[in-house]
Amino acid sequence: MKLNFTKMQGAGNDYIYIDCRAAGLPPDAAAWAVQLSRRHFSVGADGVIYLCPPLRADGDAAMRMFNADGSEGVMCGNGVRCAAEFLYTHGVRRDCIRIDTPSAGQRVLHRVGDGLWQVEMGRFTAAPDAVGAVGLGGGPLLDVPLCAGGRAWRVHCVAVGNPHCVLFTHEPPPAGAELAAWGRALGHHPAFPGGINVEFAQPISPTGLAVTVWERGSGATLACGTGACAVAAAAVLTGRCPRGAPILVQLPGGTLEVCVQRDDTVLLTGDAAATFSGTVLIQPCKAPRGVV
Ligand SMILES: N[C@H](CCC[C@H](N)C(=O)O)C(=O)O
Repeated sequence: MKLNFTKMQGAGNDYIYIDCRAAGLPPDAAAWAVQLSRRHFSVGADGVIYLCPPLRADGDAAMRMFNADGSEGVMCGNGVRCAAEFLYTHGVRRDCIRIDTPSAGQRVLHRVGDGLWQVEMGRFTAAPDAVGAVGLGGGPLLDVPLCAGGRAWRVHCVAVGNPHCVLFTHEPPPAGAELAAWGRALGHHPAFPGGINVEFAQPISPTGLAVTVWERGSGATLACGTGACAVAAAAVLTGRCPRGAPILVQLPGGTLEVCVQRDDTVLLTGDAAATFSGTVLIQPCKAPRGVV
């Protein structure tokens, strides 16, 4: 069968967007994500985002995001901005757009420039499945000692919808094979039975961080919106960056602005752009993809 899609990116985090506002989520949503995300063999992307009918009376649409391996993410900071940009150009031409998610609630987005969106990402919390570590007052788990990939680390576990494991480095954050190896070792660590997204962050100024990302379900990506929020929250909680001021998170695919507010809610601002649209043939699913 043939499927219409739009490819979009936010800070280089690229997803395939499928408009299911009329028909609802297709039953093969996860299998399609595996097939369509495969670079060189199909459209290629970090995952697929389905735009579904809203879940709340005041919602403009709902969003379901699937990683490249078919696992479903709770939230997507870059994807939700692209979803708003998609809706803005497909029938919801308003500067304030509300997008529902099944388990992270409703996100409110404001159009603050041409292709530029600010999202209210909600409150950060403790990453839910860091086993054996105790959060401060139920909040994020800071300075957790962890051995992975033959090295001892101190990690900060913060959830912004999705769980993140943040590591601060003095050197430029790892890239290439090093990022893949350490990301995989930490992301699949037994302390995180549900898997975790991994961010390496180097403070480069009082309000600037250079960050690389390894995402559960997709591997190394050029950016991660919830990851940028988690890094900023960890930086504020450990005294590396100020609260209530814009923090610039420089990722391989672009820069995101994050503000950690007094009440622990986080604002995320960044680009969102369509790169191409097309029609793709869905093949009957055969070969499963390897674990990333
Ligand atoms: N890239 C996304 C997050 C994907 C989340 C996913 N990798 C997971 O937690 O399963 C972002 O911009 O927030």
